[in-house]
This record gives sequence, C-alpha cells and structure tokens, in this order.
Amino acid sequence: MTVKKEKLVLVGNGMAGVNVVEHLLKLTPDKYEVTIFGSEPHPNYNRILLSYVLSGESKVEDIVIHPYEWYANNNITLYTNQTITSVDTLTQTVTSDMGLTVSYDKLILATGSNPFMIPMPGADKEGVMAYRTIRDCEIMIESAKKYKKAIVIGGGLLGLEAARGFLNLGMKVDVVHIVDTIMDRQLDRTASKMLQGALEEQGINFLLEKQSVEIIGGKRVTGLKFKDGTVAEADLIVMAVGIRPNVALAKESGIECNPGIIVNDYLQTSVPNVYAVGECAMHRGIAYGLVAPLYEQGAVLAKHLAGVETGPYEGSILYTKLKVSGVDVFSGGQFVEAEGTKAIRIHDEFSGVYKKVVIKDNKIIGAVLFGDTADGTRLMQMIREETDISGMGKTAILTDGSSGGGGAASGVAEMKDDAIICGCNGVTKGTICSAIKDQGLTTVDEVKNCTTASRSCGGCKPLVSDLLAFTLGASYDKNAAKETICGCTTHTRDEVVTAIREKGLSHVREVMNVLQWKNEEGCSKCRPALNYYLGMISPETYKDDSTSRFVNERMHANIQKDGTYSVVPRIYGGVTNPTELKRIAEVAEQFNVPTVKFTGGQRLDLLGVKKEDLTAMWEALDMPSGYAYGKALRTVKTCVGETFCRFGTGDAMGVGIELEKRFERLNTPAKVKLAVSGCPRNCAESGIKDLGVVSVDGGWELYAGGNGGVKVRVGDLMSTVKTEAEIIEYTEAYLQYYRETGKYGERTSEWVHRLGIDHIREVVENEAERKQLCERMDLALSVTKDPWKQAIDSKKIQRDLYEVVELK
Ligand SMILES: Cc1cc2nc3c(=O)[nH]c(=O)nc-3n(C[C@H](O)[C@H](O)[C@H](O)COP(=O)(O)OP(=O)(O)OC[C@H]3O[C@@H](n4cnc5c(N)ncnc54)[C@H](O)[C@@H]3O)c2cc1C
Ligand SMILES: NC(=O)c1ccc[n+]([C@@H]2O[C@H](COP(=O)([O-])OP(=O)(O)OC[C@H]3O[C@@H](n4cnc5c(N)ncnc54)[C@H](O)[C@@H]3O)[C@@H](O)[C@H]2O)c1
Ligand code: SF4
Ligand code: FES
Repeated sequence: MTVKKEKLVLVGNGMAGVNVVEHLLKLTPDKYEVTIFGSEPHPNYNRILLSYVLSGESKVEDIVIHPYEWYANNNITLYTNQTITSVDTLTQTVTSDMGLTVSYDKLILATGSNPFMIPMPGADKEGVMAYRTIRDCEIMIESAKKYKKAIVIGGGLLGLEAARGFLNLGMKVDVVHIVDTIMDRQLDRTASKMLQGALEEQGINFLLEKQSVEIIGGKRVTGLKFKDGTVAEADLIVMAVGIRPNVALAKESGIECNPGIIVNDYLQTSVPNVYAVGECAMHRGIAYGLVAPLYEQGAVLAKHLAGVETGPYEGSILYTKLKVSGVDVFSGGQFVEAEGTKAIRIHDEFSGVYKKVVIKDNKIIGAVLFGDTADGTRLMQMIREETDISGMGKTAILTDGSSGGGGAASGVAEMKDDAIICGCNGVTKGTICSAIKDQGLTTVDEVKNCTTASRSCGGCKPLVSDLLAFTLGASYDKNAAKETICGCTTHTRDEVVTAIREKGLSHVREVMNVLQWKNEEGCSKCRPALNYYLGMISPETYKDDSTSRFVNERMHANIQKDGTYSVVPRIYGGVTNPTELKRIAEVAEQFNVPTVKFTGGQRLDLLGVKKEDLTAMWEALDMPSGYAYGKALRTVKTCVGETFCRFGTGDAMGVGIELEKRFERLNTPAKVKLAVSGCPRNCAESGIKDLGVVSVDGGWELYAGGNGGVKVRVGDLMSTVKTEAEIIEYTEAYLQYYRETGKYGERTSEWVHRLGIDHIREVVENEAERKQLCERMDLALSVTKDPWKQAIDSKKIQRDLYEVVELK
C-alpha cells in the first residue's frame, strides 16, 4: 500500500525557504509532495554572491545553488516568475497572480524582505533603484556602460559592496551616509574610520552626516539634494538603507505580523499549518537579515516538519564580514562596550590591523576585527559557547596572525558536532568531519566542493583548514590548503615551477607524468600554464607546444563571435606614416575587410577576416604581429610628448617606440600594456597600465600594476629614474620579475597587490638583482620570432591551421 504524500507548498524560492526543503529531502525524502513558487525568473541562487557578480569576480551562472534539474530530480514542482497573491487559510490553498490555485497540508512562507526605499520627492525617477536581485545587478552592470557617476545611499554592508562594484565597473561613486561612521551597525568608531580610509584609497568618495531630501533631474535622475542645501551629481542612485520584512501576503491572509510574520520557536505562525522562515519572519522580536540565522531557523523547521525530534530555535548571535576585496572586516556579537564590560584591543597602525574583543563576566560577548580577520569564526564559537576565558592569556584569545591554523589553536577540537562552521552555507563541524573521513578529503577546496562549506564569503576557510588538521592529524599537510594550478594536480604554481627547474623537465606531458597529474590529458587551465612556465624557464631550448595554447594564440588572431578573425598589425607607440596607412587600406580593400577600427591601444584592427585569408593578408601587410590575441606585450600607448606638446618634458613617443620594439613578442603570464606620457598631465593614461611611464621634472616616474579593465586599479609608484636608458633597464627587470614569479593568467595588478609594491621596488632597485633579471630577459628576447613570418614561410603551419577543408 502506498502512503499518500502530504502537500508542502513553499512561497519564496530564495535562500531560506529552499534550504528547508534541502534539509527535508535528506531527513524524509518521501513524506512530502513539494511545490515551490518564486516571483523571480530564476532557480534558487545565492543572493550573497551578487556582490561578486557586480564586482566582476563571478558570473550569474556561477551563483546558482540549485539548477532546474535539481528540482526535477527531486520531484519538486517549481513555478518561477509566479507570485502568490493570496492564501486561504480555511481551505488551505494558495493562489498565484496567474490564477493558479494549489492546496497545501503545510505551507511555508519564505518571502524574504523588500529593500527600504526612502520616500523622498523624485524617488520614482529613472535611475533610482534598490540592490537585491539578479535583475538589479544586471541593470547596474548595464548602466555602468552608459553612465559615469553613481551614488549609493547607505554606508552599510550592502551599500559598501555596491559601491565597490561600481568602481570595478568603471564608475565614480559617492557613498552617502547619515551619521559620521560607516557600517555603524557593525563597527566601532576606530574600525569604521580605518575602513573608510581603506575604501577611500580604493576610490570611493564618502559624503557623511548627509540627509538626503530630494532626488533631482528630469525623467532620469541627475543629482541628489541634501538637507544642508548641497547637491551631489548622479546618473544612478542605489538605495541601500536597510530592508523590511516582506509581509504583504501574510498580512492580507490574516496571519499575525508585527512588523515581520510572528513565529514561535518552531517557526509556526499564528495560523495552523502555516510556517514562516527567513527574513520575513519575526522571532522573539527580531527579523534577521543574514543567512546564518536563517539557516539555523531552517534546520529546526525542517526537523519539525519531518517529525524528527528537535530543540527549539532560540535566536542567533549575529556576525558579518564585508565582502570587498582588499579589506578584511569582521564584526560579531555585542561589539559596543557598555556598563560591566571590558575590552582587549590590539591596534597596529603600521600594518593597519585593529582587533577588539568585548568581555563580560569572563566571557567574550562581541568582537570587531579589521585588517586581519582570521580569528573571526573562532571568536564567534567562543561567543556562542560562552567559553570561560579566565585562564586564558591575551594572545590565546587574539592571535597575532602567525599562530593561527593549528587544530588546537582555534579550538575546533572542543567544538560540538552541531557547531556551525560555515555560517553562509549552514555547514556543521560534524558534516565536515564526516565528509573528510568518508570521502578522503585532504584540501579546503575538496571540502568546499563536497559540503559547500567556504563556498560563499570564504570567512570560514581557516576553520575548515583547522578541521582538516584535527581530523587527519599528522597526515594533514596544511599546505594542502594551498591553491593548486587546477583540479588535475595537487601542486601549486610554485611547486610546479620548482620541479621543472630541479628535475630539468622539458615538455608539458613530461611535467604531467612526473608530477603525477590526476588527469593525464590535463585541462584548459593547466596545459597553457605549463607551456608558459616551461618557456619562461628555458627560453633557448623549449619548443613551444602550440596544442597547449588557447585557440587565439594558436591562430595568432582573435576569433570573433561570428567565427571570423581580427588582424592587428603592430604600430609601434601608436605612431605610423602614410606608407604604412596606405598599405593597411589597400589590404583591407583587397580582402574585403568589413570593418577597420582604431583600438584603445592606438592601432588599427581589421575585423571580420576569413580564416583562409589570414596568411595572405599578413604577407600583404608585411608588418609585425601586434599580438592582440596573446598573453604578451600588447601595446605601448604614447602621447606626443615634448616633440610637439608645449607641456612636454620628455620624449614620450621615442621612449614608447623603444619599449615596444624591445619587448614585442615577449611571453608574459597575462597580457601586458604599457604607456608613456610626456608630462604629469598623463594623456597616455600611464596610471592604469601594467607599467606606466611619466616624465616629471628631472626624470621619469614608473607606475606599476595599473589596470583599466574589469578590476580598475591605479598603478603604484615603483621608482623614479633619470635617464631613458634607466627606463628600459627598470622595465626589463620589472617585467622579468613578473614573468618569473607571476601565476599564469595573473595580471600585474593582481601580482603587485599580492607581492606588495615595496617588495617589487626592493628587487628592481637592487642593482645586482636588476642586472641579473635583465640578463635573463635578454636571453628570453633573443629567441623570439614573429609568428606571422613563421606561418608565411611554413606550408605545414598554413595547412594545419588556416586551410578550410571541404567536407564531402
Ligand atoms: C547583494 C547582497 C549581498 C548579501 N551578502 C550577504 C552576506 O555576505 N552574508 C549574509 O549572511 N547575508 C548577505 N545578504 C543577505 C542574504 O542574502 C539574505 O539574508 C537572504 O538571501 C534572505 O533569504 P530569504 O530566503 O529570507 O529571502 P530572499 O532570498 O529574498 O528570498 C525570498 C524570495 O521569495 C520571493 N517572493 C516574495 N514574495 C513572494 C510571493 N508572494 N510569491 C512567490 N515568491 C515570492 C522573492 O522574489 C525572493 O526570490 C546579502 C544580500 C544582498 C542583497
Ligand atoms: N556582507 C554581508 O554580510 C552583507 C552584504 C550585503 C547585504 N547584507 C544584508 O542585506 C541587508 C541590507 O543591507 P543594508 O546595508 O541595506 O542594511 P543595514 O541596515 O545593515 O545598513 C543600512 C545603513 O544605511 C544607513 N542609513 C539609514 N538611513 C539612511 C539615510 N537616509 N541616508 C544614509 N544612510 C542611511 C544606516 O545607518 C545603516 O548603516 C542587511 O540585512 C545586511 O545585513 C549583508
Ligand atoms: S601628457 Fe603632457 S606632454 Fe603628453 S600630450 Fe599630455 S600634456 Fe602633452
Ligand atoms: S562562513 Fe561564509 S562561506 Fe563559510
């Protein structure tokens, strides 16, 4: 006899609701027939990670938690893009805006929150928005292509993450905040001011103690007016001033709300068989706005619905971590000192680290960390477990950053199995330890893939590492928490490079064999990387493995979205002449090139070229390849400099041409762009190039690690030199050091950030080291050949790469 399943309806396809269903499927897969309604046109996704989508670090498809197949595989009926507009609690049915009515035995309301929109005049203008959904994120990304200046109202977590995103999208951004300390709900004054300083350095402008009173403009916003009469310009305004539980549906259905949907310790509402979970729920007077508490609620609700014994949900202690790269901020528990509390503080102004722990009755009740947040999760555990710290020294409570990591140091051994290690994903110590033992996991990455712990904000990584140490004992290699080249190997970039050098390895397959690659064919991540490292280490003897290169590099042309190619001849320093221009024009005509375009790097791009025309075009052009497709030197942008400009103090064109001629064809870990400006007016944009040269009074300044692309970064001043010969020498040393220590695919902006400009300056300015680097660079440059010339001279290359084979 088959038992009839109960009908469970979930309203809200967000993080909290679907998490309950996930638990239920594990606890009692056959008890319920599940139907889910979601207003958004997407399967369940990780809202937290929207900040990474906005900042360009992730794509929308990367943040989906459960794809459509998950619903199908678990027999869940999903209605996306459909909003439930009424609940009839007597007949136990819900009805959607599309007129669909579904009955339930149990109903979960997980409708989340609505962003609070300040009701001021002009708030309905085009360009005024909230930041909550994938759609919002897409609008912000699209707007950044058209508009230049954004204002974010609200200097809380959401506002700051949005502001950082705008910077990455190339917009200028003001953050308007009502009081004089940002993140005032999470940080004390000291940490707040340190954070403000760090974010100002990144480029965010703060307008503090400002009360917004009116949004001005025509149909679309043009500015924001404040109570003090001042106005700030804006093409886009994002309101991030907090959220309100979304209770419209519950209220209209007669379910008690104040202001969130009132629930008891088992998440039951005032109406039988109706539950509420997540940001819409109000538990003991609190509506939470972070995922950790929502998952804690979900775990209790799932057990309750499964009929499994469970304790009550008694509330959560909050902790947060700002997800802005380059700043580490953590806040947890009751971080403001009050009567009866004492605090331990460490404030190292040199390294920009601030740590404060608030203590009451020998127990830690709150913490604020800035600059080094490794202690965060451990301190949270001590807060939750009310650890008695009377016997502990100050350094046992707050590490100095060098001692962290050992299983014992972080106290993971003492934690209970149900202690939550990863708040974002609600993963407990027990789950992680079982997975490590049962699945034979040895790295943090493997734990992430298997359990989802550390998948979101990453704040729990140190603790996951400690759990590996605790579970695997002496066999745990802490370095296994290292960043491997890819999933085919357990080796890091540095280990592979060392092995190539020490073992004298000479081709890609040999490296994979000797270092016991798990996947003997390698993958698109490791093969190009190995090919680069081998060439960098032995430039004279290594035979480039073109099969390990990406298609653009193999073809020496960028493939376009319609399958045609682009041809970009080199124009040194962006300086050309009538003969060259005529030739380019003639070739474009001869080969019917549909589009000829000036690039941002001051050269000409012939677009829409057929594969079979490539070799003949290069031959006709008779110009060197511009390497527009390669991880190599791309362009050297120059201004006219002292030759023509009345402000110029240096020969920008001359220096630029010399640099480009010297380093053309040089393979580098990622693409490299240079620029030379003839005076600090910087018309060649030297501040946002991998190396930017600027003529100043009495010499030249060299700026390192700039980037004007996805992650905009202003270059750091590396050195000031006197002569043009020194520019070449310093650039040689800098680029060679990048070649030798950069990870394949890592731009100089990331590399300079990782190694630190002080370190790079020390290396480059040390005469002995500089000379050695230059020698190795000269060797690398001595063997480069123009790929187009090689193709023109080789019938085999032409046949293998460029001939179109007619299929019969
Ligand atoms: C950009 C951003 C970054 C964040 N970062 C963090 C972070 O780092 N750490 C953290 O802990 N938290 C973070 N949060 C907060 C976290 O995302 C939320 O706390 C969490 O998503 C709330 O989950 P929920 O399921 O309660 O609500 P939601 O995720 O909002 O889900 C509710 C869903 O229900 C749908 N819905 C509403 N009414 C109906 C209806 N009547 N019918 C059908 N569907 C309906 C909504 O469209 C929505 O999809 C962040 C939030 C944002 C916006
Ligand atoms: N990293 C994270 O954990 C993270 C990231 C993003 C969002 N979130 C969550 O999403 C939710 C929304 O975030 P939020 O930052 O909007 O909410 P919030 O309530 O945390 O912060 C809003 C901020 O806006 C300020 N403010 C209020 N009115 C203002 C006004 N008129 N003008 C200027 N400033 C004003 C407040 O002082 C406060 O600091 C929160 O629950 C938050 O915890 C968390
Ligand atoms: S950077 Fe200076 S020298 Fe060069 S074009 Fe601009 S103003 Fe003239
Ligand atoms: S705590 Fe955020 S990913 Fe684990």
